[in-house]
Amino acid sequence: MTPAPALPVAISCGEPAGIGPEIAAKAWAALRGDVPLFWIGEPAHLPADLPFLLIDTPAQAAEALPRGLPVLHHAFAAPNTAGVANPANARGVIDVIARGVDLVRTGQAAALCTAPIHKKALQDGAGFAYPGHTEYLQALAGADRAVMMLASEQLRVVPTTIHTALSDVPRALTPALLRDTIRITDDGLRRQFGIAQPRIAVAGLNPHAGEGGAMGREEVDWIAALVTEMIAEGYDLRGPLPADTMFHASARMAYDCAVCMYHDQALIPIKTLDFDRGVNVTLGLPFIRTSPDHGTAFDIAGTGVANPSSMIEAIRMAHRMAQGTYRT
Ligand SMILES: NC(=O)C1=CN([C@@H]2O[C@H](COP(=O)(O)OP(=O)(O)OC[C@H]3O[C@@H](n4cnc5c(N)ncnc54)[C@H](O)[C@@H]3O)[C@@H](O)[C@H]2O)C=CC1
Ligand SMILES: NCC(=O)COP(=O)(O)O
Repeated sequence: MTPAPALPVAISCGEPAGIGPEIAAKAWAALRGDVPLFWIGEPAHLPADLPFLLIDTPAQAAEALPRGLPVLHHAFAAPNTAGVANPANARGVIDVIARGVDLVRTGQAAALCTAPIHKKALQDGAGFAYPGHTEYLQALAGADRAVMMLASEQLRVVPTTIHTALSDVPRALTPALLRDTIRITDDGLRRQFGIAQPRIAVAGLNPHAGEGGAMGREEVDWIAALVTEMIAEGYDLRGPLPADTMFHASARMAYDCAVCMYHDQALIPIKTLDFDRGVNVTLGLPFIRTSPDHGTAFDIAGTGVANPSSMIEAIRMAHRMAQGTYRT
């Protein structure tokens, strides 16, 4: 019997004034022989020389794929200018993400890969109440907690607080939040990354992980105790570790993922090591979602120079996770 064709990966268009349409077009050219996919958005936003085919349903994507980017049309309210977000298009950007989620949850697509959004443009243009996809997808899924992971061949990182202003981090960082983050990370490493016994490093919050209380008290007051408690429950943890010395090459050999305390503590090391190939994957959702690690890059939008590697990795990872064949 011929096996059923793999479901396609849905790609949300992201901010049309950014590089999202261009990297989706380049990803199609690179992946059309390997990965079933389709794009949701307004075809007028795609590069002018790109062959595309309008489809009515994701089931038509496989047939269209060799000839052009399969496009599920989503109408946008206003014209698009590269590099300048149009507030009138913010609603369309948000609705495309929700449409992609719906297609995955109704079994029409295998996974969602999101092109970058401009958070401020969505806030200003449509009162978007979420600081990023992660929090929006958590709400759409009705999940208790979604966790952001950035993954590359060299490193995986998770920020415990995500899009939180630095001055709010100490208040937002609680034992319950860190416990949940470690639990969801451990589960995601097992189920989505195929790691049987995940080793997780937990970063400290303060310089030198607090230096025994001399440079901050969170580590001695509760982070170390939580790590010890969770080790006793069977988690393979180490920490709290000083963040400045846990990312060099030999230190990285000791763990499968670093759980960090805030956004930049986690994202600076991975974007420095692997900006072109890092993938953002959301853990804790009832469906698969990946994204490139970079943003909308307004400064180069419309120039044709955007590097599609991170987008390609993100689509490939989503496809392999959906097939159950993603192994690190
Ligand atoms: N998943 C998402 O939706 C993400 C959205 N963002 C959003 O993107 C917007 C812009 O953020 P920035 O901090 O400026 O970061 P950015 O990643 O958009 O740009 C930073 C620098 O990297 C360059 N760059 C980024 N991607 C590139 C690519 N594929 N090829 C070549 N050069 C590339 C840009 O030209 C720029 O010089 C913000 O609104 C931010 O919140 C940022 C990260 C992820
Ligand atoms: N810096 C990563 C980032 O902002 C991506 O956030 P999200 O939109 O994936 O939640």
